[in-house]
Amino acid sequence: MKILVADKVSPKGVEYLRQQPGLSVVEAYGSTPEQVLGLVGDVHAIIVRSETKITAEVIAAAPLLKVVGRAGVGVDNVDVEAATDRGVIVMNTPSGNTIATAELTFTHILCGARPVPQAAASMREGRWDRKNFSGGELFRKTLGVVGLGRIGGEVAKRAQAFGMRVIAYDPYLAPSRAKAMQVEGVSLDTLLVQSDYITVHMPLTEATHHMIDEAALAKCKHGVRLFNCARGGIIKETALIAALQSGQVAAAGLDVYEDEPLAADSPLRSLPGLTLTPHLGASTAEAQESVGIEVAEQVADVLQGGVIRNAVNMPSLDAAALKTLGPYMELGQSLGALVQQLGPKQIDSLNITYWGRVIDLDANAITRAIQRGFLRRISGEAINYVNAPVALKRLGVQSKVLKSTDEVDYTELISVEAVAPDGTVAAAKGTLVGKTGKARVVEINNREVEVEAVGKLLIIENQDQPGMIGYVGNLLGRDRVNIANMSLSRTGPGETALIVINLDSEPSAETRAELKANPAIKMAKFVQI
Ligand SMILES: NC(=O)C1=CN([C@@H]2O[C@H](COP(=O)(O)OP(=O)(O)OC[C@H]3O[C@@H](n4cnc5c(N)ncnc54)[C@H](O)[C@@H]3O)[C@@H](O)[C@H]2O)C=CC1
Ligand SMILES: O=C(O)CCC(=O)C(=O)O
Repeated sequence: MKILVADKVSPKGVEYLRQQPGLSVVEAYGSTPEQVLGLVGDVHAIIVRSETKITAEVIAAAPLLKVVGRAGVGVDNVDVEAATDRGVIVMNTPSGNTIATAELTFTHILCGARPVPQAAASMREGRWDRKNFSGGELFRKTLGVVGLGRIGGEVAKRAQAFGMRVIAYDPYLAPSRAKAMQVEGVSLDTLLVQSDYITVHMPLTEATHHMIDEAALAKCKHGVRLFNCARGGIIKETALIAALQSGQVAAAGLDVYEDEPLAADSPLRSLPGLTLTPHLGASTAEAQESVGIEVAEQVADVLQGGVIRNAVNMPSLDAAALKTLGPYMELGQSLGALVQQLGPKQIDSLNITYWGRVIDLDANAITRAIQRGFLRRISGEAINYVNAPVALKRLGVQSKVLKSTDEVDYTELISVEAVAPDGTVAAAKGTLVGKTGKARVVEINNREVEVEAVGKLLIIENQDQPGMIGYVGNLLGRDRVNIANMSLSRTGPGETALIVINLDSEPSAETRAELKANPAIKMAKFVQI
């Protein structure tokens, strides 16, 4: 399998890939978008840093592509939606450059307090100016951290070491985590009003775009100092320029920009209180080695064994998770395939319920396996754990997932129901039994059964009358189809009964037609799960 390394990553990472049996590497740095399109036709993986754009067009031009690995955090240069649609995993290396970026942020904060870059530039010009470059102290000042994640958290620690009071705004952070970091969680408005220094550390999203704009800056203390080493566009550049010119912002530091690379004639370049770096957050030898090796290992793991770590468009499945979740995912896939073949073609919702031990597991991965099983016969092999949820949504099928604590007869149970617009339901329940965790279907359409949740099944609903089992057995025997296991279920004498048979091979079309033509048989379905 071929891996295109499109941006320069650590040579150690590339070397790791070269040493893996069955993998070959093409290094092509600084390629134009047209050249990238020409290179991806036969690749199974692409590794990028932040320069190369993996657009929908690139993904469409790469029919074998399984995974895009980003040596870094932000995946803004990858069209994740297009990748997800195609079932391509997008993974990043979320922690390898945390310290490097936190340290660069702190360098900016220090340069905001003491104008070191400006003083250094004046020395180069041959001056000895001790009047114009005095600054302030960080000690006892308040630092407002917006986004208290990995990098924000490390910046907070460093600020505390400098004797700063640290407050933070992060709507998704559990209050206990802020408390553990001895950081005061506050509202955005409080942070803006109380901070002497503000630093932002979130991804660029609809909610964070221009979060720090004219209105936000007007709420700040006069002479506030502002820093962005996260993503351009979180701080509105035109608002920052105006605030630096008016003195509302005394100093600022930027590593990232609304448009990168920053235009040579950008007005940002000529503001005296502003220190600029060209997106250098992750540019340390240590961080690059770390993310380069991590991304290489992660991509090789996907190509070689299906182990998925740090995927941004599906749950991570490392070897330990796969060991635990694998049997449930297989059971889920079988149940999904079973209700799809059992039920009406058109459905408007796929309802999944989990009971017992399974509730404590990563149900997201099991849900995707059920959805994949359901879609496989409809959409073929192109459906995988990555694109199953979007493919289902595209069909107009709602996915409902419930975790129930109600008592059931099994220590763990998964139920899948396909509900048609007219209310018709096809339903199956399954569990794992015994020490080895064998997958069993234990209910079909509300009838208790017990059959292996794998292979070929014949499901017959018939009048509960003498001779039916013999009739079915004879018919299959005549067709040379061996019965591996059989389960019977009935609601009561004289009503309908359900016969579910594990078969070793597929019955012929004639046998199936004969079964369907029998007036005592209401339904006869052969399903492959
Ligand atoms: N300058 C550079 O070279 C680098 C930049 N980065 C960027 O730094 C940013 C942070 O990275 P990490 O700390 O690793 O990410 P993270 O995912 O650990 O932390 C992000 C935090 O932002 C919070 N958040 C999300 N939306 C928010 C909102 N609307 N308001 C406030 N908080 C919000 C999240 O709850 C989370 O705690 C990312 O944008 C990443 O791309 C990362 C590495 C290098
Ligand atoms: O690879 C780089 O230098 C950019 C790092 C970055 O911005 C990120 O990891 O989000």
